[in-house]
Amino acid sequence: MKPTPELLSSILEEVRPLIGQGKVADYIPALKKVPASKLGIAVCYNDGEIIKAGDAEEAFSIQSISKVLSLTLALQNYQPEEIWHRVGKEPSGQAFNSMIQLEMEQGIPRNLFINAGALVVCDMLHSRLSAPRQRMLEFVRRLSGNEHICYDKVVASSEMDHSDRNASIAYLMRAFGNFDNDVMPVLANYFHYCALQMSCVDLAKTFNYLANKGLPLGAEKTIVSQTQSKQVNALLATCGLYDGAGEFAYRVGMPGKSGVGGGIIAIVPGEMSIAVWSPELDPSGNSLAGTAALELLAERIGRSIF
Ligand SMILES: NC(=O)CC[C@H](N)C(=O)O
Repeated sequence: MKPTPELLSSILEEVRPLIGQGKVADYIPALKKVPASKLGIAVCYNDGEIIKAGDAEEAFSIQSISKVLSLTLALQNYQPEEIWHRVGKEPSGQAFNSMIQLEMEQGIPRNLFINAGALVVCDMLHSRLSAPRQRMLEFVRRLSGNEHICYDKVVASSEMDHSDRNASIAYLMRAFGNFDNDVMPVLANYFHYCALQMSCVDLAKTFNYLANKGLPLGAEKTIVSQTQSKQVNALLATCGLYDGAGEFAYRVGMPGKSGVGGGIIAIVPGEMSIAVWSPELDPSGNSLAGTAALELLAERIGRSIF
């Protein structure tokens, strides 16, 4: 069954009472100012049809959802083996900003979607792209069809001011020989990527290539191969929700990626990309009401990759 705007609205109303049970991220001071009452959802079909409800057009900080975009840029600029000898493909079972495994596993992050893994990817982009920030901006503007997407400079500099943990992760990897560039400029790029301001509609459109074998909305050429698109979805399904990946697979049953801004993207391969937003997070750092909305949607439209 195809979701209607009425179905999406009724799902949002069903999950709205959950607001109050989670916690808006406050370790990035600029994020804690976002009203917890925001709630939005957008679905983008592979033919470009958009169905949306709630605050679906309001831009928010995409945070770790950007890790999928930086991976996609890396796949375009590196051979797969160059990436996979620096970062793993296994779920971490640890918090997204944990350092414990990194020390035990000689500076090789478990996967690309925890902070350590994304920092390695940003290090690689820094080595090979002349203007990594500008390239990312052009890339998301093209994928979303929205020329107005920008970095939120306040969020980026707020994170830079509170970057001790991410800087420590990067320096630890550098000590193990798994970080080539100076830490600070790479961190600054990473924080800018996290500070991209996008709406649910922008996100659903942007990530439609993962539902359509690597082909972005309205494009004639793929940006990753069909095989790579399948591989990214596999990594999202196993690692995209940090130590909540198993719970998300169980409840929602779709490849997904969350960010501490409260956004989650989810993919139904061959059919549609979905984005939800609700700023309060569960203890794993995933949107609490957003996950519940995706769970209800998956159930109502009868979709799951399992
Ligand atoms: N899970 C997230 O969204 C974390 C991203 C955040 N910018 C950080 O590095 O801590």
